[in-house]
Amino acid sequence: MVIRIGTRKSKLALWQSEWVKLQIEKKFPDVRVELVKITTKGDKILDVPLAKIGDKGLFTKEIEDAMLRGEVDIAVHSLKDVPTKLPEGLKLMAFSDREDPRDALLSNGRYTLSNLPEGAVVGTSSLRRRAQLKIIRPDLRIEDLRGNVDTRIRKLKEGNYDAIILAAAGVKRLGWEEEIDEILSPSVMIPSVSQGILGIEGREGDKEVESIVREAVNSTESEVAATIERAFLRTVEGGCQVPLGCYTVVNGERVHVRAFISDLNGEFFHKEEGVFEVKDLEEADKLGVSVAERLLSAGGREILEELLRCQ
Ligand SMILES: NCc1[nH]cc(CCC(=O)O)c1CC(=O)O
Repeated sequence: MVIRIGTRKSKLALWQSEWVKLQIEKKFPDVRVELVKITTKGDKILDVPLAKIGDKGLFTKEIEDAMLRGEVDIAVHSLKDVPTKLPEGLKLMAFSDREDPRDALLSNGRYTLSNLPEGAVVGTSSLRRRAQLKIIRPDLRIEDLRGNVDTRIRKLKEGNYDAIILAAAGVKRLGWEEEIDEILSPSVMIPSVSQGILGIEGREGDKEVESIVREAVNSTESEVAATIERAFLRTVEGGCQVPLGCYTVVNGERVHVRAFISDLNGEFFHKEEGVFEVKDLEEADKLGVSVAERLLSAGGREILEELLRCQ
């Protein structure tokens, strides 16, 4: 049997797909796994800030089309880039162990968040990172930073920024861990929905592939966390345009959830945090919805309306 993985050509995407290939081949020596490289729209538009594009599925659509046409069987995504609504006929089949879910500060060995000089320039295009940085350090100048992980680190080294913020997961996977100057605690910087988790997408009804993929890579803890966090995102449905984060630590049936919604400068910042019990995925989904609803009634709804007006 052959399983074909449709993958973007970026170093991170290839690393992630190779990793899944390895896990499958370790568990199922009779299965051959092939990588098929596909270019997505997100790989072509490199000069526009992501928050301005606002196109969900920017990095996934071409691969999903290939899956639906039967040219590839599965896709390995950074789950945080995967929209909450998948195309008809496709589903998430498995969720990998979570790599470090936190954000990291890189500054060429010079700074941490608290000792960056007054008015320092910090690179990030993420509204979530920007809003949370503004709360701790309102003086910082936040500037756009796009490109894949290697490009962003190169731009830091070229001296364009005093520091940049990246997901620790991508930095570690690509071997840049020594460049990290500070790992930001989730109590200071709530991570993105599903940050650090790989999601394996495939065709609905493709039962044999699904059972192989689940057996090879699925983590129950990641599945619970992703279900809560993605239910939160689906309920808020702010896309890339709204600063929000949701992060869950799973400990058996006890889950610790942190979530926020804010305006662009972090002036109106609404946060929820609590420990809950969830027994199954259905309860996990309900919890994500209820955390989102509480934030929306606590002021999140006004923020959404305000932000959507400015489009
Ligand atoms: N937004 C792009 C993106 N998508 C996935 C990762 C790597 C981390 C992960 O797997 O969650 C990154 C880089 C980053 O945000 O720094």
